[in-house]
Amino acid sequence: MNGPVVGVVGAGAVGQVLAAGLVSVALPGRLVVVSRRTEQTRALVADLEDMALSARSRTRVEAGDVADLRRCDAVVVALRTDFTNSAVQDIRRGGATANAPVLGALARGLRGYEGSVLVVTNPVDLMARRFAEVSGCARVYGIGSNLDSARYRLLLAQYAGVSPDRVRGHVIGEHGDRAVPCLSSTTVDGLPVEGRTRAVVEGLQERPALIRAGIGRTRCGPAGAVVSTLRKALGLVDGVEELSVPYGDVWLGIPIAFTGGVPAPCCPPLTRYERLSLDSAASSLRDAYTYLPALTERIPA
Ligand SMILES: NC(=O)c1ccc[n+]([C@@H]2O[C@H](COP(=O)([O-])OP(=O)(O)OC[C@H]3O[C@@H](n4cnc5c(N)ncnc54)[C@H](O)[C@@H]3O)[C@@H](O)[C@H]2O)c1
Repeated sequence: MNGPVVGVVGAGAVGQVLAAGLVSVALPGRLVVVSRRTEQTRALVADLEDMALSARSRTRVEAGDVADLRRCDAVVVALRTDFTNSAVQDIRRGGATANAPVLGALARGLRGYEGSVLVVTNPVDLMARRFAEVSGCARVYGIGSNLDSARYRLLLAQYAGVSPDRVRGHVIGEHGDRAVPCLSSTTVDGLPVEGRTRAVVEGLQERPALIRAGIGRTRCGPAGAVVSTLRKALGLVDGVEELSVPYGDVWLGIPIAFTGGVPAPCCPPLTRYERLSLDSAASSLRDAYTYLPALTERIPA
């Protein structure tokens, strides 16, 4: 079977839309679905097989386990343990305590894995770092700032009444309350947009809540951000994605330029205010990481 082998861990809202997206664009030759509940995994595989046939996708879909992930070129981690998120601020950090032990166990199971790992599980800047530290994998990327950046460019384009292709700009920092829009380097048709962006930044902050209020969970946007990153991490296309990677002693989102699958950071010049905002995000994430449960903590059944 031609094409890369991609594993998706987690068959919930994000995992389902992502898997359907991958089959529909036939990105992987083989798609391995791994989740906690066997009946959910089997059901999703059957549904995707139906889709693959109808859509004439060449992607072969199968259920697997953690051992099967080792044969994948890339693995996407979109698991979420059962917990009630009662956070009203820093909502994405609400799952840190619940998700860290399960993510840590998966990382232990994938120690020494040489493919790319795309972590979607929130809080993504903490979970990507935890996954990388436990697994020792060299190619771990947290998804989130690229979704923020896509939303930012889309809202700016709508505001300016132009196609999103004509907007350049990044959102970096935390995928969460301490996201940093790089206003000073943002352009529409090559011209700066400073001073016209307040409504856009507010719209960016409100967008996840708007989606959750209508359909419960965000799912399509993150799935798109994963597909776009997979193409680059697998070396199928070159380009830039804002991803959570090491930044000093923490992990947070910065632009990464992929050339032939090889990543290189490419942060734009920052104003003093943007630099301070990024440092403040780093400081908050550094603190939050110290509160993650220890690796020895028991995994909830
Ligand atoms: N980074 C982003 O941009 C972004 C965007 C949206 C959602 N998310 C995050 O992605 C994660 C998944 O979200 P969702 O809405 O799909 O959740 P969900 O609850 O709908 O699905 C989670 C899935 O994970 C599975 N799971 C739980 N424990 C597992 C384990 N040990 N091994 C394998 N599978 C396991 C569950 O059975 C379920 O299928 C959440 O942490 C969410 O906050 C991140």
